[in-house]
Amino acid sequence: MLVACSGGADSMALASALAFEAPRLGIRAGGITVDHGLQYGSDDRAADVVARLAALGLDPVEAVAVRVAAASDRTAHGAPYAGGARRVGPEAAARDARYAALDEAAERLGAAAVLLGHTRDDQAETVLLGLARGSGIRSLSGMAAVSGDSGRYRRPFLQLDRQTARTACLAQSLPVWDDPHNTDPAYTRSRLRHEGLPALEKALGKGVVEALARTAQLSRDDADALDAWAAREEAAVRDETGELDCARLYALPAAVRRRILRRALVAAGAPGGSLFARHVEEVDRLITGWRGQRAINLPGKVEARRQGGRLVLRQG
Ligand SMILES: Nc1ncnc2c1ncn2[C@@H]1O[C@H](COP(=O)(O)OP(=O)(O)OP(=O)(O)O)[C@@H](O)[C@H]1O
Repeated sequence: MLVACSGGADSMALASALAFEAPRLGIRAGGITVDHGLQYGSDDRAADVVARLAALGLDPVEAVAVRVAAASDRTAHGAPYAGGARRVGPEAAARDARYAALDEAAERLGAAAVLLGHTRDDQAETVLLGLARGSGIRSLSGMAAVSGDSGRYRRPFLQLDRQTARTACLAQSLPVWDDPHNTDPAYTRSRLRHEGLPALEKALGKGVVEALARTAQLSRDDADALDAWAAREEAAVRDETGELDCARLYALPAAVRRRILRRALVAAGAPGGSLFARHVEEVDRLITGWRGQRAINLPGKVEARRQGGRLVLRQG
């Protein structure tokens, strides 16, 4: 088992918990820190984190250097920018590079799981970011406790508050490194952490972080149920030629219908990361508000049009 450690309080507390538990559970435990190379001296800091992880008794311990794609060649899918696709910000580019490096390390070292130090506070922030996107309950469901290929990524601190992780480090005299990005108001998440959530707590009371984290779990359960419903209906709304039948789609609840439409658009070639709720809603109006609209152009050069009671999706 590997712990992914930035050197921050959350993942240092996690590293120390793993180092404590692993020998008792009879599992081999190591640590990885990723050097994004975005700040001067980041290599020295990574070496420092490696030394701290080794001092906890973790083995193997590695620093992995990555190259974060420049703004001009980033897209939402990590593919070279070729026009049309959504460009991503620096936070997302660093995250993509980090997960690629963690995947590679897990494969190379034969790790069964990679532990991440996300806390309940991170979860609350993720829910608020999803809420502000306005794209439905899937984006309110935050981070899963288990995710990635074959459940590789685990977040054992998802129910724990950030302050407890910090207190654990203090109690064990573990030195921690505070990422300056976490307090840089240029970053959306940082503004949310330092301005948005404190303002919400002031207005709504202290329990708001816990309530947002609970919202994540409830939304995840609801979203999973609706996804399963949509998957079951998928075959039934297609005619004998495999095209989507508008009357059958119309009869379904909107939440189920929009899920089917989204999946069909992605299957037709629209990149998931560029397909927003408003795109799906526009296609949905071909079903629910039909008044002879023209074909709709969508990301990935996908075209949706209604023809003879069928919804025809084609990539041009
Ligand atoms: N540079 C890194 N190298 C290895 N793992 C990382 C790195 N950055 C983040 N992680 C992993 O991803 C988790 C979430 O990181 P994020 O930066 O979102 O949160 P954070 O609040 O800064 O966490 P931390 O206090 O542990 O740095 C971390 O707890 C850690 O497990």
